[in-house]
Amino acid sequence: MASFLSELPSISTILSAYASLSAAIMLFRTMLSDMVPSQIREYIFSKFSQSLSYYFSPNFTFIVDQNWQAVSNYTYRAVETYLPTIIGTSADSLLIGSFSSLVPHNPDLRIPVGCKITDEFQGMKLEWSLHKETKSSSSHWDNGFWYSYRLKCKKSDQQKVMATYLPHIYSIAQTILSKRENLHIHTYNKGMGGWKSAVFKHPATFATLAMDPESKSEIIKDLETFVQRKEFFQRVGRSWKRGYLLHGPPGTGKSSLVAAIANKLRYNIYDLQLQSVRSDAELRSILTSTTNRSILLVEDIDCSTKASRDRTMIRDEQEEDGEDESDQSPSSSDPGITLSGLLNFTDGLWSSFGDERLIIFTTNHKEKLDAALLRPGRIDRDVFMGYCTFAVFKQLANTYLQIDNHHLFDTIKNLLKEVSVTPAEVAQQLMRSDELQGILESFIEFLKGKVGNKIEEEN
Ligand SMILES: Nc1ncnc2c1ncn2[C@@H]1O[C@H](COP(=O)(O)OP(=O)(O)OP(=O)(O)O)[C@@H](O)[C@H]1O
Repeated sequence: MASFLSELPSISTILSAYASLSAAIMLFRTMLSDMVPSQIREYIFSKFSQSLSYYFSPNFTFIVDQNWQAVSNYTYRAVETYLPTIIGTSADSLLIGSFSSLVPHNPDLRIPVGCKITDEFQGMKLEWSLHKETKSSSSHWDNGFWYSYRLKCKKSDQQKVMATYLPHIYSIAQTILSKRENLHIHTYNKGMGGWKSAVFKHPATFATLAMDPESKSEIIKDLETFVQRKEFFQRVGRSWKRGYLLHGPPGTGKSSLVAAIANKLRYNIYDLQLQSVRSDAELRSILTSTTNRSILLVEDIDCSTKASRDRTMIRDEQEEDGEDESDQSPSSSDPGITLSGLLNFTDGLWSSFGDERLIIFTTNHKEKLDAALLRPGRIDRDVFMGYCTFAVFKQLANTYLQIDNHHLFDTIKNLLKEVSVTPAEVAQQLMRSDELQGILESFIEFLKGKVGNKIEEEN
């Protein structure tokens, strides 16, 4: 015992060691303050405290930002869709809203910023919250802020959340989104800060759309094959998208076909007026802010921009107008999108992100489009919507008058062979009254009037 006590350092030795250590720490702190800039010091301290909190905090946080690498984040969308399904008693406030005036119906639910929602899954306790983050510098098409969801779980559950909870959220969100009640149509408006959305409630379906029966069933088959071919597109190394060109005279049903496709696939529509886009860079930003399972619609592509139009035609027009062909500068009437910008947008690198996307161009003048735009791979399906044939008339008669046959049909069939009448004109005639015989007779008069006009024009 005595020998053990004799081996212990004396009080004076301990005090002098403490004094030396304190002096060394003081010296180190002074050197750190004098020699290391404050930003680096703060960085070191923050890293140090992060490491400490990692080892001592029992929780782990997943952050789900609105965008992922500049593209709309599908995980964010899945969480946004999933959370309203688990709102029970855990929330103390909720956002509710509605697009419809019909009663009764269920309002849409969202969680407000700051609200906490708890969830339980396979024995794990999970806590969600929504945050609004602000950007130091905002670009021209965003609002200077974005949202993120945070998921707090136990650190020991981190792997299990990734392996089982997140797939569970994706699967529930996918089921909800695929039979989503309200479709939306988004219109790009630069002045209003980007895409603006409204509920899309167009009644057109493939049942009400009158067109050549063979083309109609080919389109339906094409769409059904497209949505089922995720693995195929991955295997062959192509992006999961499809390009359609709908062309034909005004009033032949191009917009109605777009609506029928959206209603069938339950895809939202992004309606893009190329005239409002001023540069290729802006086009790229617009494109990357759209979501999967959607239709990007570019109507009247021949009028939208010179970039889409046949270069030989532009040259001829410029020669007639006395313009210099080399002058490709954007003007107030023609935006600054180039043909290569447009092609990149249809099948180049910009188009290769995202899944399940249709790009639909419509035009009344296919002959005005540049051949490069029409090449296979860019346009996968070319759909001509023509004037009303007898087969198309019969479908319209079925929809509007609920008849399959009538003794006046033969007269109508012969007249339709002689004149060009659009399905829109026919639909208008068939809506005029409820009296069947009268409607068909006045429709025949209408067609005869067109035949008379045609003969007059020819003479
Ligand atoms: N093929 C059709 N089947 C059923 N209804 C049609 C068809 N074509 C036109 N209609 C009717 O005419 C209206 C106008 O047609 P729609 O806007 O689809 O034609 P469009 O070809 O897109 O015309 P535009 O080139 O002027 O945009 C539709 O709302 C619909 O009621």
